[in-house]
Amino acid sequence: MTTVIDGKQVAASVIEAVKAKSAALEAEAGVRTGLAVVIVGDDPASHAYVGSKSRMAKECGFKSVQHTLPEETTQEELAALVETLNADPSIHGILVQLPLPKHLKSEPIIQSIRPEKDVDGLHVVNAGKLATGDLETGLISCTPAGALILVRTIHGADLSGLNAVVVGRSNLFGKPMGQLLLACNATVTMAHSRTKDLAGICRAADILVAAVGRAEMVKADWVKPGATVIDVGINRVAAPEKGEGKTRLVGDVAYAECASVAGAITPVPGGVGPMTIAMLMANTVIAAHRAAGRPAPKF
Ligand SMILES: Nc1nc2c(c(=O)[nH]1)N[C@@H](CN(C=O)c1ccc(C(=O)N[C@@H](CCC(=O)O)C(=O)O)cc1)CN2
Repeated sequence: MTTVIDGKQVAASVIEAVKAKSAALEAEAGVRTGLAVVIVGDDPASHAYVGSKSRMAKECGFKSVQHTLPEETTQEELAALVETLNADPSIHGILVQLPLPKHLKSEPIIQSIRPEKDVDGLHVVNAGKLATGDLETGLISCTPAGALILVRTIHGADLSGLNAVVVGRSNLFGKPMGQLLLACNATVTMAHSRTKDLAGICRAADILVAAVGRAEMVKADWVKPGATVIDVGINRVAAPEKGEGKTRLVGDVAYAECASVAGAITPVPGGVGPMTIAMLMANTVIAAHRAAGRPAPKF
C-alpha cells in the first residue's frame, strides 16, 4: 500500500507548535513575534502566496505587516524598505516574495536582509551555515526544511544507508535540500536537466525529490519500487475536462502512475506546498526567540 504523505496535516501540526511557542514568548519575555512580507508588482500567484503568509502570521499571533509595492518600484526604493525593516526591532523576520519584476535584481536585495531576519534562509550567511553542516544557528530555506519534515514522517531522522536523489539545483530549493539530506546521513546525488540518464539515476533513489519545474516529468519507470517520492513542483496546466479555459495544479511527478510504484508519495496540491508557509512561521518564531536571547524552538 502506498502512503500518501499529507502535507496539510503535518503543516497544521507545525502551525500549532508555532502558535504555542509565540504565545509563550510573549507571555514570558514580553516579545511579540513580528513578520514583514514584501511584494512588488502584480503577479496573481505571488499575491495569493503573500496573502496566505500574512494571514497565517496573524493566526499565529504575530505582528504581521505586508508591504505591497507597485510594479514600477525602483531597486533603491526596495533596498530602502529592507533597511527600514532591518532597523525595526519589532520585526524579527523579513521576506521578499520571489520572483521580483524583471527590472529588479533579487540577489542584492536578499543579501541586504540581516541574516538573523532572513526567514527565507537565502542570505549567504544562512546558506553557508547549512552548507557547512551548522543546522543550529542559522535559518533554513522554508520549502526544503518542510520537505525534510515530510521525509522524516516516513524514514525518521537518520537516513543512513539510503540513496537520495534531488532533481533540480536552485538556491531556493535544490541545493539546500541536498545539504539537508546529507546532514541526515543520506547518500545524496544532485541531478538536473543536463544529467545523463536522468531516469536511471532517479531509479536508484530510495528518496526521490523532484524540483524541476516541468509538469509531470517524472514517470513511473523513473521510480524504484517502494521509494519515497517528494514532489516540489507546482505547475498549472489546462484542464479541458473541467470546462473550457479551466486549469488544474500538477507537480513535477506524474502522480497516478508513480503512486502505483512508490512506497510513499506527496500529492500536489496538499504535499510540500503547505509546508512552505508553515516553515516560514517556524523560522520567524525561531528568529524572535534568538532576538530575545532565548533558546530557539526546534521543529
Ligand atoms: N521569497 C520566496 N518566494 C517564493 C517562495 C519562497 O519560499 N520564498 N516559494 C514559492 C511560492 N510559495 C511561497 O512563496 C508557495 C508555493 C506554494 C504553496 C502552496 O501551499 N501550494 C499549495 C497549492 C496552492 C494553490 O492552490 O495554488 C499546495 O501545493 O498544496 C505555498 C507557498 C515561490 N516564491
